[in-house]
Amino acid sequence: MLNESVELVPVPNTMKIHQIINNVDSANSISYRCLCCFCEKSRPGFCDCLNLKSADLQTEMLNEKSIPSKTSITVLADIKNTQENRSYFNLRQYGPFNLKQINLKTDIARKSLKENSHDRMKKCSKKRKIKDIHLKTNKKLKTEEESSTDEDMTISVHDTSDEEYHITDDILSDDDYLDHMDYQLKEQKNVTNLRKISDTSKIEREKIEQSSHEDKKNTYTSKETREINIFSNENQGVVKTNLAGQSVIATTLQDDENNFDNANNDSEVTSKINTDIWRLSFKDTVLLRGAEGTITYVICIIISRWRDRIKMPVPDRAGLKIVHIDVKDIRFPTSLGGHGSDALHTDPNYSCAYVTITSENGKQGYGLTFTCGRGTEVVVFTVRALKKFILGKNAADIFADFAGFWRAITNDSQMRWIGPEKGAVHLAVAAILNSLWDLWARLENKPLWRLLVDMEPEELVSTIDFRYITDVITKEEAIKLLKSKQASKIERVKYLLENGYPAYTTQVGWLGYSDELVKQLCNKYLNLGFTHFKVKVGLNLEDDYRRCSAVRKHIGEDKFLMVDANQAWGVNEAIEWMKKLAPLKPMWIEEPTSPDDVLGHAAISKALKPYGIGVATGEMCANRVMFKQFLQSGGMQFCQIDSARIGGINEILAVYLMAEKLNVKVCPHAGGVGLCEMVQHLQYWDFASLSGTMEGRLIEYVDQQHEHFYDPCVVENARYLAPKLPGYSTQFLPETLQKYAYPNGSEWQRMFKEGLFSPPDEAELANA
Ligand SMILES: C[C@H](O)[C@@H](O)[C@@H](O)[C@H](O)C(=O)O
Repeated sequence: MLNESVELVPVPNTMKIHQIINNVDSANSISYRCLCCFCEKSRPGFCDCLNLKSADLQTEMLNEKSIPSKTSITVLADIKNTQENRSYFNLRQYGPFNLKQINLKTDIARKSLKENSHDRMKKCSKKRKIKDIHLKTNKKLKTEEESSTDEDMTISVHDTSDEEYHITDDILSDDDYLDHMDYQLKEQKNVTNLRKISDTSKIEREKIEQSSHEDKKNTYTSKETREINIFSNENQGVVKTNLAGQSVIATTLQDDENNFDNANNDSEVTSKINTDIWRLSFKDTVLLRGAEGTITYVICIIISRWRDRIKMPVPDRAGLKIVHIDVKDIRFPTSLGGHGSDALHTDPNYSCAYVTITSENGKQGYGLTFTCGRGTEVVVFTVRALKKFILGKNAADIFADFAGFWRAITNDSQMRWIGPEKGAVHLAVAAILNSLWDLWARLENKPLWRLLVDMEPEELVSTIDFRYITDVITKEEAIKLLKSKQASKIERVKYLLENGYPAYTTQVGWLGYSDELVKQLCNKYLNLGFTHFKVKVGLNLEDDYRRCSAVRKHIGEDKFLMVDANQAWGVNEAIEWMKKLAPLKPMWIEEPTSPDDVLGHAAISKALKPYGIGVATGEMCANRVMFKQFLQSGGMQFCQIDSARIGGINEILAVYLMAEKLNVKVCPHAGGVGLCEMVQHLQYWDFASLSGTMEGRLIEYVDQQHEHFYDPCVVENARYLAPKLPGYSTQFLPETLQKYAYPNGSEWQRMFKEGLFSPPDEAELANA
C-alpha cells in the first residue's frame, strides 16, 4: 500500500512540473530541481509550453531508513485553479516515512501574477516570491493505529528577501476571509479533491447549529467556521476548522462532491473516514489522515490570502502592551531673539507637547506636536484626555490595524465634539500618533522613512483612513500610484543616501530681524550653498518691499525668493500686495490669507498666476479634507504638509497621495521644534515611493533647536542628509527635558527669577 504525502501550496498561477532535473539525497533530505511552466492552460498534465522555469523542492525525512529511493518520487502535474488565479503544487511521495518537515523552495518570478491577477489578488499585500515554506510538526507521524490526536504545527513562510512570516490567526480573523477563500483543487489519482466553497459555509453553519452541544463546543467555538472538503479515492470528507484553531473534525460526504447539502453528520462521517481530530495551531492548515490503508497528509497553506486584511509586517506582540504615556510641556524662549517671528506670531516661544509611550518590555516611542508657547498646556491636557485610547493596547495590534486605531482615536463619539479632526485635539492626536510611528520604526530598527519605503503599497495604504476622500482618491488608486513607482524605488533610495534632499532656508527673514541681520544671514546661507530663501512679509508693504529687495539684491537674480504672510491679509488685499512685490520675482506667496479659506486661496492663485507667483499653504491646514479641497480647487500650488498638525503619518500619507494624484508639489512645512527632524523622513519616502521626483520640491530648513534632539537632522550644502538612526528622530536629550520643561525646568525657573518672562498662570501651573 502506498503512503502518500501531499503538499499543496498555492502559487499564483498554474505551475506544472515538467521535469525533475536532478535530485540530491542527503542524510535526511532530498532536494529536487524541477522545470516548471506557468502557462494558463488549465488541463492537468503536461503542455507544450516553452517558458520553463526552475523550482527547487526539498523534502526532509525524519529517519534515514525511511528515505524513499529516487525513483519513488513522482511529481504530479499541477492543476490550475479556475476560480482565482491560484494553483497548487502537488508533490507526492511514495514509501513509508515519518514526516518531519517538508520544505518547498521555489523562486518563481511572479510575473504572471502581476499580469493576470484577479482583482482580489491585487489587493493582497504580499505578492511575494516564495522561497521556503516550512511545515514543522513535532509529531512523528505514525501508522494509523498509533496516531495521536493533538499535535501542534507551525508554518512559516520565507520570501526571497529572507523575511519570515508566520501564518497566524490574525490574517484569518476577518469576515472577508470566507468570501475570498474559495479554492478548488483536483488531482487525478488517489488522493484528493480539495475544495473550499464559501457558499457552503452557511449551510454548514446551520448544520453545526443543529449538531450536538458537545460537537459545537469542541469544534465550532468561533463564529466563523471554515470548511475544507477533502475527497479521497475511497472516501470523501469535510474538514471543518474553527477560526479559534481549537480543533478540526473530518466528516465524509456521501454524495456528489458538489452537493454539500448532503453532508452527513459528524459521527457517521468520522467512522467512515477514520479521520483524526487534530488540534491545529494555524487555521489554514489541515492535516488529515485519509482513507483506510493510506495516510494522507493534506496541508493547505493559503499564502495568496495575505488578502485585503493585510498581513502587516508588524513586530511580534510580545511585551508591546503600552503601559505608560508621559506628556510634557517643553518650551524654548525663542521670542527673546525674535526667532520665528512673523506677521501674526510676533513673539513665538517655540514649544511642543512631547509624548513618550512605553511598552511592557521597556521599549519607547517619542512624538511631539509643535506649538508656539501659550496654549501648549491645552494640548498637553488633551493628550491626557486621549490616553485611554492607547493605554493597555498592544502596539503590534495598533500597527496591524492602524487605520482602525486612527479612526478610533480621532472619532470618539464624545471627544469628537471638540474637533473633529482639528484644533488642539488633532494636535494631541498628532503627538500620540507620531510617538507610535517612532516606536514602530525603532522596533524595526529602521529610520522611519525606511520603514515607510520598505512597506508594500497595500501595507502602507492600510494605515490610512480613506473616509471623506474617496471622491479624490480610493485605496485602490493609492495602491496603483505606489505600485507604479515600485520598480525604481531602490535606485531612488540609493540616490537619497548619496545625495540627500534639497532644502530652503527661512532663517534669513524673520519679521523681527533688523535689515543688517537679514543681510548677514543672506551671506551666511549663500555660503552654505542655499539657493532658496524665504522672507516673512505682511505687516507693512513698504517694509516688505525694502527687505525683499535687499534679499533679492544679496542673493542675486539666479536664486529663488519666497515670501510668507502667515495669514495676514484678506483675499483682495493679498492680491494687491503681491502685485506690488511681483517685480522682486517671488516664487510663492505662503499663507496669504485665512488657512481655512479654500476659495480665497483659489482666487489668489488665479490672480497671481500671470505674475509667475504660486500659492503655498498647509502648515495650518486642519486635516485631509481641507487639504483635499485646497488641492481640488487650485488653491495651492505648493502643498505644505506639517508633520505635527494633522493626525500623524497616517493622515499625512493621505495628503501626499492626493497631491500626487492631483499633480501638486509637496514642500513640507518645517522649522518649528522637531519639524525638520520629522518632515525629512516624509519627503524621503515621497521621493523614493511616491512622486519619484524632487523637481520643484524642497524641505524647509530652520536652524533652531536641533541640538536638543538625540538624532538631529543634518543639513549640509543645503541638503538634508539621510536620517540613519532608528525612529522618527523625535527623541529629546534628557538634559533638554530637565532645562526646558515648562514651567519647572531649570531654565524657565531662572528666566522667571530674572524677570525675562512672567510666571505661569493657573492653567500652565496645572502641568507643574
Ligand atoms: C511661528 C512660526 O515661526 C511660523 O512663522 C513658521 O512656522 C512659518 O510659517 C514657516 O513657514 O516657517
